Amino acid sequence: MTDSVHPTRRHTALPKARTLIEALPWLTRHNGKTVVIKFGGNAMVDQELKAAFAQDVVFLRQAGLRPVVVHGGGPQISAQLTRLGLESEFKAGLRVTTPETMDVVRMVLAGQVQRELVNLLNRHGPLAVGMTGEDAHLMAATKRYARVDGEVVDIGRVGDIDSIETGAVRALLDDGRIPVISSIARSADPSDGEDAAGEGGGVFNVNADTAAAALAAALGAETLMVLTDVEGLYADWPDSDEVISELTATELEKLLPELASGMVPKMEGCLHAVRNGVRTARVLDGRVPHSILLEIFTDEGIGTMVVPDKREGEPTP
Ligand SMILES: Nc1ncnc2c1ncn2[C@@H]1O[C@H](COP(=O)(O)OP(=O)(O)O)[C@@H](O)[C@H]1O
Ligand SMILES: CC(=O)N[C@@H](CCC(=O)OP(=O)(O)O)C(=O)O
Repeated sequence: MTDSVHPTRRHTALPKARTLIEALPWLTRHNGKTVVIKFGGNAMVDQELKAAFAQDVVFLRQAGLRPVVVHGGGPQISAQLTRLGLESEFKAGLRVTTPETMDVVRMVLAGQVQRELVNLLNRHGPLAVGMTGEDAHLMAATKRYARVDGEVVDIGRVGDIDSIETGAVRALLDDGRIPVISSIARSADPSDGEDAAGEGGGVFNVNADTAAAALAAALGAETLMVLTDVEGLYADWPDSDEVISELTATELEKLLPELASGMVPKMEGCLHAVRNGVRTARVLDGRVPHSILLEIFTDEGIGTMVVPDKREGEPTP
């Protein structure tokens, strides 16, 4: 029998097979690798995008990667403060956090935003487990001050990561779970919060970009992905929409003093990550559906990628 008598049947699903096969080199490269994904408050306000985000994260997990989600919730915290008749004040991009504000931050991040993400992920199976940096001593922080016009200002219970104990997160990953982490840390000072009032004491509000970057470094993650509401790092923001597609740690360090508030913790975080063992740190447009899959499984690199300074003879990540 020849092909001309019995031609191969036309399978309409063939393009799908091709698409899957195109992802094979990336699947091989990323198998077993840890990816820390920071999901930002501003990329988190659209229901469809949130559902697509959850699908992407579960896809990574089912494709053999070890995804960890660290989430923000700035807009959601501000909305709740407004409902309670409290003010939102930011200094150098950080929320001024009174003991009263701290209670709201904790309630919104751990009780609302984290719960919603966990439930979205768990539509796909018993995968996600929520925790805050307080759980199992995951994150300890010390008080952080802001610098405004060269002056050091007290912004209350805002913390900077002091140390990370990754044991609980690693155990969850080994068990095939997806940790979903709120950026609240316990105080590194054991006597903190033991005063008479104890209000807001014992815990710190940590910027979620800072927390994600510190965790990526502590886990020795392959990649840090920061999803936000712009295409990436603009070269000349707000005057131009030219996105910097790739830059080295040293190039980023030179740019940092020129950056405006929202981007500062993100790019500082990316720099910290690649200087501490993370292979690539990326800022992605969370408004693009499935931006995570596009970034990991295609060569259509979107957003901005920060890489460590190249050493002689080293291949590009
Ligand atoms: N150079 C820059 N490139 C891109 N965005 C910038 C830049 N400088 C400042 N921004 C601002 O940073 C914002 C992102 O930070 P933020 O609002 O804190 O995001 P998220 O809620 O996702 O954490 C952008 O929407 C933009 O307004
Ligand atoms: C100290 C500080 O500013 N903490 C942030 C924590 C949440 C966060 O970082 O959320 P986004 O990623 O959505 O901005 C805040 O209180 O808004």
